[in-house]
Amino acid sequence: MPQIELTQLQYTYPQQSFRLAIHHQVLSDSLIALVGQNGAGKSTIFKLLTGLLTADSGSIKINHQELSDLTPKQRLKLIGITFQNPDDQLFNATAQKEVEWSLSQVMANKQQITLKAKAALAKVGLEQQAGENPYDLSLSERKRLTVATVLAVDPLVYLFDEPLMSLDWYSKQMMTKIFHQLAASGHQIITITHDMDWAAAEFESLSVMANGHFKFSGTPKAFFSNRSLIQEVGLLPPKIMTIAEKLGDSRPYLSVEDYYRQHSK
Ligand SMILES: Nc1ncnc2c1ncn2[C@@H]1O[C@H](COP(=O)(O)OP(=O)(O)OP(=O)(O)O)[C@@H](O)[C@H]1O
Repeated sequence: MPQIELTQLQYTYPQQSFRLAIHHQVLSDSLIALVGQNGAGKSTIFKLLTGLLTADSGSIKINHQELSDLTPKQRLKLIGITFQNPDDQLFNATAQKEVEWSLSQVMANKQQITLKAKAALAKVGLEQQAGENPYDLSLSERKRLTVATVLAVDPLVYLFDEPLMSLDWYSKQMMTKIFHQLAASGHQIITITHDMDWAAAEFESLSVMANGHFKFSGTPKAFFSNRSLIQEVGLLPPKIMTIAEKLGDSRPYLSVEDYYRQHSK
């Protein structure tokens, strides 16, 4: 399983008061939800991991390899990202070309690129839209297209920034299934999300950020059992916990299924 190690990592945006400061943090679970209030520093971590930003100081290692020592190609094979807004990353004339462009950054064989791009589009249910301009696709389809661009390259670590935002129910189910499949096949998936219901129900672990620091890393059960920490970092528990609490039951529940399981024993 991939392991990311952040040590004495510091970053400050020019002329901004926000400061990211991480003493030592290891991310080693396969399915991690990165959560925290707006401005906590989640996207900044992603930008540092992908090399879009360079840390002021400190180290980022994946599987004991210093990221800054890698070539851009090595880095792309190791770590892939989709942005919150698909329009920030799509620029090719067709969906097929968009995925092929990503592949061309890491491989040269044109025939293989075409085949891999087709397969990745099929994985996200866009095989029929391969010839369409990304801007003629719905927002939900454009989000899925960005996922196809990373699936095609198949890095060891996948970073998804708000992957469910603006997705319809069908696409949400599809994404969740894809994430579980990736995790089961030895990849690491780190997902920024504000959807606590989804984070609690579907993720192996939560990494919680506040004010540029990591405040918690562990299982959703452990985090949602800690009411004072939930309040301190300004997050809401899953809705099922709020309902249970209103009924006088303050135990942590991660999903409706979890509630049902515990009450049908
Ligand atoms: N390019 C930038 N220039 C200056 N300041 C920035 C820039 N990008 C982010 N910031 C600031 O850095 C802080 C952390 O931002 P970041 O985007 O990492 O937070 P986040 O946890 O991802 O928030 P959100 O959930 O809203 O996406 C915020 O105060 C933000 O305003």
